[in-house]
Amino acid sequence: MTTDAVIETRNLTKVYRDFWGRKKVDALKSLNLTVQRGEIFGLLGPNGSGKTTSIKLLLGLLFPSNGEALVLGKPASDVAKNERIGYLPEESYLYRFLNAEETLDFYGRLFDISGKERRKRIDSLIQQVGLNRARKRVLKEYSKGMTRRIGVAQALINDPELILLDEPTSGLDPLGTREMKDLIRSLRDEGKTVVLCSHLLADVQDVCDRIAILHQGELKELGRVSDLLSIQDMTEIKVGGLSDEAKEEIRQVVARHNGNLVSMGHPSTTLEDLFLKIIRESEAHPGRRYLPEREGEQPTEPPVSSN
Ligand SMILES: Nc1ncnc2c1ncn2[C@@H]1O[C@H](COP(=O)(O)OP(=O)(O)OP(=O)(O)O)[C@@H](O)[C@H]1O
Repeated sequence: MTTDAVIETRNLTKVYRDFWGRKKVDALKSLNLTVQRGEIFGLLGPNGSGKTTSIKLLLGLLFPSNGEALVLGKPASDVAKNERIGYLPEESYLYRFLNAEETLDFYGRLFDISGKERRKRIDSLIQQVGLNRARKRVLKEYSKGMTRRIGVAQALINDPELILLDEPTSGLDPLGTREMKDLIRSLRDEGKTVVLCSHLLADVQDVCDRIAILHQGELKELGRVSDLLSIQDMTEIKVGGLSDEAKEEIRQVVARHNGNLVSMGHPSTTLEDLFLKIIRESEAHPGRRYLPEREGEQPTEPPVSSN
């Protein structure tokens, strides 16, 4: 295992077989990849491409048909290493009649964390995942997004070095998604390693340092997000305050150098940023509203009542 590798797989392969030992599915074919300490690594791929199978192999919940995986310097089959790992499964199976505090206390006890330390961690995790107002409510009353949050808190109760998150943002609204992404980044800033699977590509793009793309059990792409997304033969220039004459001059310069002016206009923000801005403004100025006939203009303040 290389010095700072937290996960290293060599020809990791999984074939699911039926009761008679006949091959049913080649779920993972000779996967070779390394995840370094302190990075956020995204495992992407369409449904059935082998993401969950990979995670279960890393946790030692499945045995490989071939190849091997080292996790935190130990063979994946050594389940004792799982004490240093946090895992958020695609669907959390939590006790519906416990509240948030009781749930985290239950899992804290499983890890033999002392009472004092448990209380400290529970308090800080509940704050971190934004469940403070719902800490005494039983989980059966939780929305999908709230259930996801308590699932993440549960995955972090043992203060893990490596965190495996299967669809961490599914079911979260844009505010919750932003908070979850901030939380994932803060885990990396604390030196932890995060591996996440997600279908929500915008979230992955935002938060991951490197990604692997699987398809039908095969690794199809691997690299830094910034490298994979950069378009090498395009040049982007963003300039503020240009006059129409200056823009025209730029067009002429591009033409003189046989360049192909693909677009020149106003860059756009992301839908996520726009959405968050509107919600924050609405919280700051309750009552302001958008009038459809004034499309493109600023929202108006409500009329001031005279009585
Ligand atoms: N217990 C099992 N028995 C037989 N086949 C299985 C089993 N679990 C998964 N598979 C098959 O293995 C392949 C990979 O499944 P896996 O759950 O790893 O995919 P995934 O990428 O996580 O998909 P999704 O995005 O839908 O969660 C699929 O064809 C799936 O049907």
